[in-house]
Amino acid sequence: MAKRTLRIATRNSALALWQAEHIKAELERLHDHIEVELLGIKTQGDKILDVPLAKIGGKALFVKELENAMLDGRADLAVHSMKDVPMTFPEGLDLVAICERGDPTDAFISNHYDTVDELPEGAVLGTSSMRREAQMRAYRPDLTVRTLRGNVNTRLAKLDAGEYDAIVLASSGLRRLGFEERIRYCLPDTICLPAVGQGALGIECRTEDRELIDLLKPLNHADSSDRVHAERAINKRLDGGCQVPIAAYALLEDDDRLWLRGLVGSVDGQTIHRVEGRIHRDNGVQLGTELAEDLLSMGADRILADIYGYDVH
Ligand SMILES: NCc1[nH]cc(CCC(=O)O)c1CC(=O)O
Repeated sequence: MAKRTLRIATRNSALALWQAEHIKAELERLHDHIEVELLGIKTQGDKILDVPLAKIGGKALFVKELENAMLDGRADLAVHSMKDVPMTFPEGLDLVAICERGDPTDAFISNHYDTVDELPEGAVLGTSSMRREAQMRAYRPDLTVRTLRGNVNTRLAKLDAGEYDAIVLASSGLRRLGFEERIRYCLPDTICLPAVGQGALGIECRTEDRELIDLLKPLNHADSSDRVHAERAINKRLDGGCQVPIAAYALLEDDDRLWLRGLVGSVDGQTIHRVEGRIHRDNGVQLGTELAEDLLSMGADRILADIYGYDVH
């Protein structure tokens, strides 16, 4: 086969670069005839660091400029943290592989306390995620939650500067960047159910690029893909496009059964609507959609309408 150079569009954050380098190495290991280059792109989301994400248009801000680079041919593919991938794709682009999932949990990080339970009354917890805030406040209503933005390094530096007693970050991001030793413990999913797709990488490319789609096929991990697609069905039905207090987590069990749990919480932690169900792994998307309907009829519709400023039908 003719030698082909592939370009990965990537943000310039340490985590995005690690992820792009990881997929570059995988692709070059799998295919002798290809060479992979990275194209660094500064997105709107990287430029505006002082405002909570939800206020400036959510995670789509990080993805749009990468998508434009693929659409106009400057790049061939983009590597995403699945939890940042919007539910819909522009005409001409699609998600073509979900790679083997890493640690899906949220990590508790603190310089003084080993667990959430050890935090003193009224302790200050840093997170800008509505999903983490809702669940942590439901578990510990006395905590004070303060905004925490920036990339992983910045967030750890803010903890070290004494602005917070503890912070919560994705375990996988910390592991990828070599900060594993900062993790005091991984929060159990009974306290903090992960975000849709957390810990998994996904690859997006042009739908017309059949040759590339074939090259990417071996990177798709069937178990991870079935789990993440079921989780995404919940988010999709709930219109969870940008930052939302929605969690969904799927596990595979014996006999190809998929166990899916989901929740929607009010950011103050006063209300958490929880659902779960089991189905054959081939039908995870159907289950996700049904569980999302259940959430809406339990009252999640009101919580989401308050956040979105419109009703989910
Ligand atoms: N929200 C940003 C983001 N997007 C993906 C990860 C970590 C990697 C992953 O979840 O796959 C993080 C950092 C975090 O939430 O702490």
